[in-house]
Amino acid sequence: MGRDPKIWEDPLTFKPERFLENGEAHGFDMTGTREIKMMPFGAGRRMCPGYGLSLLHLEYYVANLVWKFEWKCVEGEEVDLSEKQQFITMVMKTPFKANMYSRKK
Ligand code: HEM
Repeated sequence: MGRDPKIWEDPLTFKPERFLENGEAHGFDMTGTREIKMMPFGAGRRMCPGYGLSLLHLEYYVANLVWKFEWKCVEGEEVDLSEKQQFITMVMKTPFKANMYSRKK
């Protein structure tokens, strides 16, 4: 469903801006109450009860990593977002290697 071009424009491209205001997925309902476009936490009565807590923590965690550190690709490496299947999960085909620099001067 998350990869269906009938549901998502250009589904395999990494476009987080689609969730911003004026993006195709702005205001999208993750709980599946109004619509189901992807369901990372399941949907319906058995949906993950930890989803609010998880989103809160993920936003806090990612925001702080970007706020506190400058991220640079290791020299000679490139960011490759392609994936491969490993057992039952999808992982990065080429693991992302980055150097983090504290923004504190
Ligand atoms: C990014 C983090 C998480 C993801 C992606 C996730 C995803 C899921 C999914 C897909 C299900 C199955 C829903 C279904 O059967 O329809 C589930 C169930 C469940 N999750 Fe999570 N979850 C996350 C974090 C958490 C956390 C932090 C907690 C607890 C604090 C939690 C507690 C549970 C429980 C208890 C169930 C079983 C619900 C039931 O069967 O009634 N999850 N989760």
